[in-house]
Amino acid sequence: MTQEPGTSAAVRVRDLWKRFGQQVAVAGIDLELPAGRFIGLVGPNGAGKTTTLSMVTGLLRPDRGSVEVVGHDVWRDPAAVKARIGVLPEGLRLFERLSGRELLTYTGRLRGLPGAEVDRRATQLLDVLDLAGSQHKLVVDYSTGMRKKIGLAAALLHNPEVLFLDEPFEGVDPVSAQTIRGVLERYTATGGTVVFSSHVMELVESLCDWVAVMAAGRIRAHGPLAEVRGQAPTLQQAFLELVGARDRDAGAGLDWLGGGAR
Ligand SMILES: Nc1ncnc2c1ncn2[C@@H]1O[C@H](COP(=O)(O)OP(=O)(O)OP(=O)(O)O)[C@@H](O)[C@H]1O
Repeated sequence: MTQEPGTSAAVRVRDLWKRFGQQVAVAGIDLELPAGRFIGLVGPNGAGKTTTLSMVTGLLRPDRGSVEVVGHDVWRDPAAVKARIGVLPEGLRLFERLSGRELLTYTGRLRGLPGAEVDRRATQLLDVLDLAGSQHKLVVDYSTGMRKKIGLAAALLHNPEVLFLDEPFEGVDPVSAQTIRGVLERYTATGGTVVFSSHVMELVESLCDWVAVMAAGRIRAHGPLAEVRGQAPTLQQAFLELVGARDRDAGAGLDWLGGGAR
């Protein structure tokens, strides 16, 4: 993990499609995500972010198209890809009856790491993520923020080359968000690539140096943050212009709504 940021692709997606019945969730995506960057995949609810990330990480088979992660085809060589990536999926399912520490031990052994190394890494991750005090608590008793943090620890344990995070800050309080952010910044500073999805533009703008904007199953813009933002004052403004929603009046039609008359 020593290459210069942006010199090679961490992810290459070509002509990716996914349909659920009549609903086209992903409508022909071509995308190259540079290595060593903090990358945000942004878009409104239903844009196709989760479906795209699921296909990129080998969790959902595309109808058409190909995905390469660090040079390996996700669907032809899934084991090579899964060894090199960490994933924090949406609706994270964890082994609820294990403690946080046991979950990391189990994950580390599944990843083929020696026991002593798993212990060493788990202790450090629990400490940095502020989970040391709850490491012997069962995961079922963890809060939303704690679940995200233990999920992140499990995704990082084998030191992946690329980390995929679906809405990692959703439902997380500001203190835990800051902790997660610190760990991710450290990971990218040492050459790791983070790809995370979010519909919170301010968050993406403050964290990412590279963004892909998605709407209605398509990529509307992608590139370095400053390039995608262009002349707009914020990414939010640029995004609204890109998806053509800037002049929509959200209150129109709600003539009965107001705190006064019933
Ligand atoms: N398993 C499924 N079955 C049917 N439709 C689905 C399924 N998964 C996703 N969809 C549909 O595909 C579209 C894209 O959904 P997706 O979850 O990928 O969007 P998203 O950008 O992640 O949205 P959000 O920000 O709300 O999580 C939506 O219209 C959704 O209803």
